[in-house]
Amino acid sequence: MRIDVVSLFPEEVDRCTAFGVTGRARERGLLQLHGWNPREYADGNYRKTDDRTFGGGPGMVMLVEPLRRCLAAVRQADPTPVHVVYLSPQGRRLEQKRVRELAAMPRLVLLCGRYEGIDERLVQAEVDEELSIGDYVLSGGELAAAVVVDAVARLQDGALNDAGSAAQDSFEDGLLDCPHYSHPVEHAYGTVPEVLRSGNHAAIARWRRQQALVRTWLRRPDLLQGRELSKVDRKLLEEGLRALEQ
Ligand SMILES: NC(=O)c1ccc(NCc2ccccc2N2CCOCC2)nc1
Repeated sequence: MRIDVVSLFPEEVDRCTAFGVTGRARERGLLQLHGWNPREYADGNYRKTDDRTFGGGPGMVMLVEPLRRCLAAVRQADPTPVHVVYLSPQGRRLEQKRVRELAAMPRLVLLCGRYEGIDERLVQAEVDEELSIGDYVLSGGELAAAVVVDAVARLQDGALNDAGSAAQDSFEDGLLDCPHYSHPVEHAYGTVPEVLRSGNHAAIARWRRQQALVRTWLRRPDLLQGRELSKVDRKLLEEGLRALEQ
């Protein structure tokens, strides 16, 4: 998968994805990341990329023309058709389902706004999809772009080792993940639950599913809205909630 990032600070996204799973995906050629700076396509010796907003009011707006030229160069760099995503607080909320769809695309262009954002004419003419990573405001779209790069990189075939992909699946079915434990068994902070050391894989799977259901019910009931739980899951959840009351 190829991702082109258009940003006044392209190195910010590069640095956020240089380590761990994303770094390994890049080393393995599962993901190619290219940074582009619209300032290189701006006019004049100040290479202006922004200007005052029409209608008055505070803040500056990123100009159409440097971005148009930059995006033309991005398209020209590779024959693969692009899907242009603009990261902004006005975008549709990014969820794992959309991450999976983006991860399946051959090529993405991530457009990062700074100042008060980008001239709407560029957005209307060039952007395929406006996405928000959450209802909060960042000083620029770069960190949002890095989130998208991370989320799609780990879904590339070969990016995760087996355990990782297993963990991935458990979250995938729309529930929160269960708690995890490692050594030592006994610690001042508590003891590892007996069932996880029993070697009884059916009981372990049951316990993990029950924990995931109870956690989702208590922390993110919205994830269970409009979802028919199977009889087994309903029983597990009820039993798990009762156990909490004791
Ligand atoms: N939730 C998100 O995905 C998200 C994404 C970007 C972002 N900021 C860059 C930005 C991009 C587009 C428009 C405005 C802005 N902003 C620039 C700074 O001022 C506020 C508005 N913030 C949050």
